[in-house]
Amino acid sequence: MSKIEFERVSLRFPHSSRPAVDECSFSVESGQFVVILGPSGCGKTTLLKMVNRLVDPTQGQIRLEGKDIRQFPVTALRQRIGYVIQQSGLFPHMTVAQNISVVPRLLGWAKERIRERVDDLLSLVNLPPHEYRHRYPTQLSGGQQQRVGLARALAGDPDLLLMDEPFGAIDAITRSKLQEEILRLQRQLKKTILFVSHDVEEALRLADQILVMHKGRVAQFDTPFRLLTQPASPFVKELLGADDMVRQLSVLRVETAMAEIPHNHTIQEGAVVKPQESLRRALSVLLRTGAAALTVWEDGRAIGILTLDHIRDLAVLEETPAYGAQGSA
Ligand SMILES: Nc1ncnc2c1ncn2[C@@H]1O[C@H](COP(=O)(O)OP(=O)(O)OP(=O)(O)O)[C@@H](O)[C@H]1O
Repeated sequence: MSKIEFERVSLRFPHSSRPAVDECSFSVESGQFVVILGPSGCGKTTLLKMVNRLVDPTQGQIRLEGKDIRQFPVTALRQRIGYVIQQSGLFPHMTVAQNISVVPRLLGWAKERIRERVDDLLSLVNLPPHEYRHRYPTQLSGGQQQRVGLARALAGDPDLLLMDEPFGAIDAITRSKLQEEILRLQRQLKKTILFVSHDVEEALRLADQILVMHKGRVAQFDTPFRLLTQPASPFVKELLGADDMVRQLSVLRVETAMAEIPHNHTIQEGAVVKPQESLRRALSVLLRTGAAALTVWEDGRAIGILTLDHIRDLAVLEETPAYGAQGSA
């Protein structure tokens, strides 16, 4: 069953000439990392805020695990959903530990359990607990504040995380480190994540699926690879910068382009890549080893293969810019 379903959801703010979100329909499976991507003002934040009912649609229905979200008491709904925003939203008068324990305290956990949880979460986001638990938000860098914001969002162990440009105000180096970490956490914790971004590279790097929005509507909902190889419209193609192949190769992960292992596949020594490595690295391994196919290897077993043809699919687009209806709304 889908984790989250939007069915013809619209929202028109009072006195606006057009809806901020316009007939959006899509569904997100459990454990998926979905990036909502689009230019400023296209409705990304509004769409996200509808999930935890900070705003309500004027039309349509949103379901969580098959149930209309209006049927949940709002506080119960929000306790199931972690929320991370750009300026961390930490309470300035509370220590890091107190900030992280807001939800566990609301849930009535025992003190000892809360203390353990805080320390576990700080370790999870790579902040040594003994060093950070007693600090106040002003005593943290922007990147550290975002880590604490993430720890706080994870505190009640929600299945679903909403992240609104969480790394938007962070310098490029810290940002790419945080991106790596959120991917690691996603693999480890298997949360469903809806992540708003207007940064195409961030979206390509992080997403299992990207929901491209344009003027309140879903322009296309698809995997990064498919968006690049089969953009549904000139808008999508232009937004993704689908012409810049070198850039795409360096941000797309091997797992987004790999294929199933054929029966006759043999593993060639040295011709092995990990699913999270970039296609650019895979290309260099292909060229260096001269292998017909790379084996994609994870947790001690082969999970897929990658050939030059798979990578070449990206290049084909440059010659034949045909717009498919794939996944578009
Ligand atoms: N509370 C509100 N009242 C009236 N209009 C609003 C309100 N919030 C958002 N809007 C309008 O709805 C539209 C979508 O806004 P939203 O913040 O969802 O866009 P966004 O894609 O997240 O933009 P950005 O990337 O700039 O944050 C915009 O035209 C905005 O002006």
